[in-house]
Amino acid sequence: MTIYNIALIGFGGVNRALTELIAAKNQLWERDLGFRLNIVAVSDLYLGSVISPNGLDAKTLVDAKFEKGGFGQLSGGSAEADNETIIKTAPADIVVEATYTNPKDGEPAVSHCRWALETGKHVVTTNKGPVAIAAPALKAFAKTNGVRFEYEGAVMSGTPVIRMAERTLAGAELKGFEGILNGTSNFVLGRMESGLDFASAVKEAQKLGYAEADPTADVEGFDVRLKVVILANELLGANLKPEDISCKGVSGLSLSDIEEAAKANSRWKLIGAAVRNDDGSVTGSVSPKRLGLDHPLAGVNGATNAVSLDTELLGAVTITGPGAGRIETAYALLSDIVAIHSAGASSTAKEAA
Ligand SMILES: NC(=O)C1=CN([C@@H]2O[C@H](COP(=O)(O)OP(=O)(O)OC[C@H]3O[C@@H](n4cnc5c(N)ncnc54)[C@H](O)[C@@H]3O)[C@@H](O)[C@H]2O)C=CC1
Ligand SMILES: N[C@@H](CC=O)C(=O)O
Repeated sequence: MTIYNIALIGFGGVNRALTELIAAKNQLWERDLGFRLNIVAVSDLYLGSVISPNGLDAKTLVDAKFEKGGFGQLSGGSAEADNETIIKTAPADIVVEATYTNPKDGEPAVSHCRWALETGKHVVTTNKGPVAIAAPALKAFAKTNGVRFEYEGAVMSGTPVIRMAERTLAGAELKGFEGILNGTSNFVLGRMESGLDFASAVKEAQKLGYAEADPTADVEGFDVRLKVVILANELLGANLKPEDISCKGVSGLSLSDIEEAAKANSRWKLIGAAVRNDDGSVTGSVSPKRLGLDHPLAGVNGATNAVSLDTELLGAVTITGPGAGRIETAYALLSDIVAIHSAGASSTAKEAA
């Protein structure tokens, strides 16, 4: 049985949910997946940081109601979030990056990932910034250092779109994709269809853990733009940057726009898409579209996402599932660790008797 020591960077909704899963399911994972997870460090801008080489008890971490700087009360803790020291010196096999997504330059998460990879630690992340903005450089660091950079949760939360398209659809010849790639805006549009105003619907999405720290990213389309870049670069071999993608969000849609669409048997959806052009270049876009009720994406509701992959050999293949949510996204991190484990990375982890 393998034990992976992990360091959590960011202790908000997603990494807390992973900690809850560790507390509840480590034994099950040991039996079914062949490994268990041991949290040896945590660093969070608000709570501070802590290193515990023998491991922190996951249930205690979840149950404790830490205040600002609260990790300072723990043995090996500090009220400051010293991410660089934690990432470089904690005895971790895997760094779990779940700080906020910075849609402009991906920092400080890009540096968090780089420090981890440079010091020989695998990285699993749900943070879209480093993946959309610095994936080629981070993959190169990973390769040089013999570790892995995994990010399934960066698009569609725990729903396995990246690995599924890359591995299971290899050879199907992807020509493009279109999808609903933001849980918050889809949830907000649905709540507006029930008559709720825009601001109250956004507040609900925040409470449910779907929204970004700054929900502007969700409703103005910036979050979907990062996801389109990630899918286009990863699956269509493009080399797009966020600024290459035209981007309009849902904040301009009023309750009367929504009602008018309903009267015409249609619904507004925020659609992220990319297509390979005849000259081989790839064009991406993000914008609200009014879809007839018979459109396959029109029935995708709430924080559920869906992406329709247009392939040469199979035609359209649509993947649907949760696009946001704390536990759902923590599952993506687990799936990344399973991928690392399956790739035989257990040589870097402690083998327990
Ligand atoms: N919540 C969701 O449904 C999904 C979230 N994601 C991404 O996962 C990441 C985490 O999401 P949540 O946990 O929901 O966000 P959150 O806002 O609940 O938590 C982020 C945590 O990171 C901490 N933080 C911010 N800057 C930091 C820094 N420089 N150093 C250390 N800690 C820092 C904050 O104090 C906060 O506790 C984000 O990048 C988000 O875009 C991806 C897919 C779905
Ligand atoms: N805020 C995002 C979270 C997942 O990426 C969303 O609502 O989809």
